Amino acid sequence: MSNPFGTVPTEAILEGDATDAYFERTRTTLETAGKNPHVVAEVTADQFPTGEFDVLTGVKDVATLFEGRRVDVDAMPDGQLFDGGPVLRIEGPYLEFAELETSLLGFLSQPSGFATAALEARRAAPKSLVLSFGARHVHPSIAAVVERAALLAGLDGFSHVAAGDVLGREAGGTMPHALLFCFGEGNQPDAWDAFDEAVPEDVPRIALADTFWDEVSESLLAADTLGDRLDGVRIDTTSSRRGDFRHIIREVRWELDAHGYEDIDIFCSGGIDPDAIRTLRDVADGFGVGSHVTSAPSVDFSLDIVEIAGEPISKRGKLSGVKEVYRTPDGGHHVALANRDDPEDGESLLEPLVRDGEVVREFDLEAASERCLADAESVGFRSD
Ligand SMILES: O=P(O)(O)OC[C@H]1C[C@H](OP(=O)(O)OP(=O)(O)O)[C@H](O)[C@@H]1O
Repeated sequence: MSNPFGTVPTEAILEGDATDAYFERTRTTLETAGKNPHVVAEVTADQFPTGEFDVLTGVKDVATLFEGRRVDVDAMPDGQLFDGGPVLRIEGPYLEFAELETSLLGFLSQPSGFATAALEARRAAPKSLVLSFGARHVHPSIAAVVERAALLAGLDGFSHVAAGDVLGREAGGTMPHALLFCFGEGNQPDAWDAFDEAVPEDVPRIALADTFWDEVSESLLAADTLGDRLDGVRIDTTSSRRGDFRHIIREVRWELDAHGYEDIDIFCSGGIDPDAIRTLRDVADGFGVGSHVTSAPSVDFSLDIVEIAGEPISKRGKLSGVKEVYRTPDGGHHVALANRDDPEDGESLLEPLVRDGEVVREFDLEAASERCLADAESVGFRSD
């Protein structure tokens, strides 16, 4: 079978078949009526700046989607924080891109939600190790989308191997409870020893220390077992036993130190969200974040025609006319009609992405991540 998991193939996305049926009917109708007006359409989440910022990502996929279409596209850079006004603008004959609307919005909405949630985790503990562990919560075909969004938002790494192949980055992690089960209760030291024997030297030795017994008992046993070969312990206490998780982690830290294991780090996972990170960041050294990122709401983007044949147009509730989003000298954002040449307007955030079907932008994930983190700082993104 060419498509055993029944996912929408790449060809369908590129050819415009990954679309809502009514766009095909719109094409049929407009072609029959001999209409194909020159339009400007804008992708927007909020019409006016809200002061609540999200992270834009997915721009590279949109560029790929529009390559070869006789339109011009401008967009904010990948990793840009935004809180209102258009993040992307398309100009050209409407039927050049009508069916692409569905995929265009999908490429931006869900990944931008992932990246925004990952940035919340990043900003909760800027100095801690924070890894993306949520691939198990999404359809495997989009695991690389999750992990890329996590890296864009400044997370330090991720767990999904195939995503790493796509992104050109090594996946990482610790060890699953399944490994401890396979050695059995009472044989945790054998499991940790076997792991240390078997895996490559460059893999951190982080022993999962919460499977059968108390977190303190297993952490000390792991330290006694591996000694200076142990880099850290992972505490993933199941919710039914979690109680005062901060106290548990402080106790583990206390007892490791009391027994001479000051250099052994403590890594927390399991339902970890930004609030948990803020609560634990002074007693734990690193975090694995999963469902906080993968269950993030998609950013509710819509595509609206705002000009037809040079005349402003909009539906009720939306703003007509071609707009720009400017970063004002105070770091805020300002939405205004484009081409006003008002010196008050500041720096325009939408830049050329596609010109007459040719992609005119390079994409660099590191640079996008630096932009994202710098923007987060300048707008005070959800800092505690
Ligand atoms: O989605 P989150 O709740 O933030 O957590 C994702 C973490 C927690 C989970 O632990 P388990 O479910 O115990 O799985 P395992 O036994 O494989 O560690 C697994 O280790 C993932 O990496």
